[in-house]
Amino acid sequence: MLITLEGLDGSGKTTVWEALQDVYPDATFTREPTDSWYGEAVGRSMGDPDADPLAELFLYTADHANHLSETVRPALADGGLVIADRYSDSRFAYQGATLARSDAGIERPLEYVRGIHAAFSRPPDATIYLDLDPKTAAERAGRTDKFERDGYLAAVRDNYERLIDADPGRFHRVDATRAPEDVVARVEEIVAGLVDR
Ligand SMILES: Nc1ncnc2c1ncn2[C@@H]1O[C@H](COP(=O)(O)OP(=O)(O)O)[C@@H](O)[C@H]1O
Ligand SMILES: Cc1cn([C@H]2C[C@H](O)[C@@H](COP(=O)(O)OP(=O)(O)O)O2)c(=O)[nH]c1=O
Repeated sequence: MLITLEGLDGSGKTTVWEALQDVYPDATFTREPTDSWYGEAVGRSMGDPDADPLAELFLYTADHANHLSETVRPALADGGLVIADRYSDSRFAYQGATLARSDAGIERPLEYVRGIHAAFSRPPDATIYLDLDPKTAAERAGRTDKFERDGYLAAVRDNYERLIDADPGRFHRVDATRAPEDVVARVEEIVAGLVDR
């Protein structure tokens, strides 16, 4: 079973992902961007303010393809539980928002990015969405370029909402404004329910 954690920067995904490792020591814990050289290429692009948005999408997508073949598919083939801190929905939400603001000329960016994945990706069985307002998210993530960042994260959040509307059965929304121990407890409850199913 493939369970993914999604949400804005600073929504608490890594906190939850680390807590789950104590509960499911035999599961495969993984994340995107990965620590492969593809992930490093993504990191270089993220650090470049002039990075081409379409090129960046394909770097993230290359990292995803390698993540699938190297980590996710083998673990699933062994019947394992895979828990990923970010996965394809991050691309749909973030690059959907980035492309919408760019002059790449792509009319329906979110749908475009989904379409690229449809041919080869492996959709999650369930996705836990840590729901947080953009302002708190930016503060928690320690973003200094707050005004600009807030606007961007608001667009990303809108995209997550569209993804949830399109596939409500897959998403489990968790209120990420609550205290960390409450968020972790709620996520553990959801994962236990999914694994027992
Ligand atoms: N529920 C929470 N309430 C308040 N602060 C939190 C909560 N969850 C995480 N944090 C803090 O917010 C920051 C970002 O958390 P992190 O788990 O790294 O989020 P993400 O992986 O989604 O970016 C960290 O400093 C973390 O300690
Ligand atoms: C996986 C992925 C991440 N991102 C972005 C989200 C984050 O701003 C950044 C790094 O992700 P991450 O290291 O998970 O950051 P955080 O823990 O703060 O959420 O990369 C994309 O834009 N597209 C993607 O496909």
